[in-house]
Amino acid sequence: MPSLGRLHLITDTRPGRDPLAVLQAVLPVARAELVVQVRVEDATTDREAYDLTRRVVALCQPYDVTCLVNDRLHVALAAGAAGGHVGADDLPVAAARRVLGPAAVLGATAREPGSAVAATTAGASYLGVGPYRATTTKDGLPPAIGAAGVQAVAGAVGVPVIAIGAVTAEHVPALRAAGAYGVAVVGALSGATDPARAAAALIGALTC
Ligand SMILES: Cc1ncc(COP(=O)(O)OP(=O)(O)O)c(N)n1
Ligand SMILES: Cc1nc(C(=O)O)sc1CCOP(=O)(O)O
Ligand SMILES: [Mg+2]
Repeated sequence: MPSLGRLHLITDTRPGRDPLAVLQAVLPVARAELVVQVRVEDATTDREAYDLTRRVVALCQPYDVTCLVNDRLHVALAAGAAGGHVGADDLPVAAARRVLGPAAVLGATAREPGSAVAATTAGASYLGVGPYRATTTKDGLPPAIGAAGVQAVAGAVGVPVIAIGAVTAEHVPALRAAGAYGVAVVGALSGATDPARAAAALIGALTC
């Protein structure tokens, strides 16, 4: 299994966004510390998700950057991604592991220690833990868990914890102190005036 990068860029495929342009700006800055998670809107077809993932895999390959696919594990396998990420509405972690195989990277969402331990026992290689703060990027999330919530999960498991939810570089020191290995972001990169600069700030905070 490849070592896991600390900065997870989740693609922003909302109307008006350009996830490939953001990725092309971030790749030379973040390099092997980057993980890209292809996440598409529910209405996106599998064909569109596959085409996007193929393009992301091709962009990541020269930088040795890991590409994962959110939810759609068949797209991950078909497009040659390194693995996937599942949450409560997706395949169970053990089933996802069976689909992807033992060598794949498999992320699972966990919001508290009990489900976190269960996910790692079932085969998760890392956990996405949040929402750290309230975010406008995704609807229907439970209340923010803050640094204390991240710390509770990180203290209960032995796999890397990736904090998510309105995270920017300024939050990274507190998250690392809480035991987070890395962070996953949409808006901090997709919404940045200068995504390369924002990535540099995140990488600097994650690796100092
Ligand atoms: C790193 C990371 N953490 C959490 C999530 C959320 O996954 P999920 O709960 O399945 O929600 P959707 O992203 O599918 O809407 C994630 N994608 N990545
Ligand atoms: C996709 C997603 N999942 C979350 C969770 O807590 O499960 S928060 C989130 C959105 C993250 O985007 P931003 O960095 O712009 O807040
Ligand atoms: Mg999901």
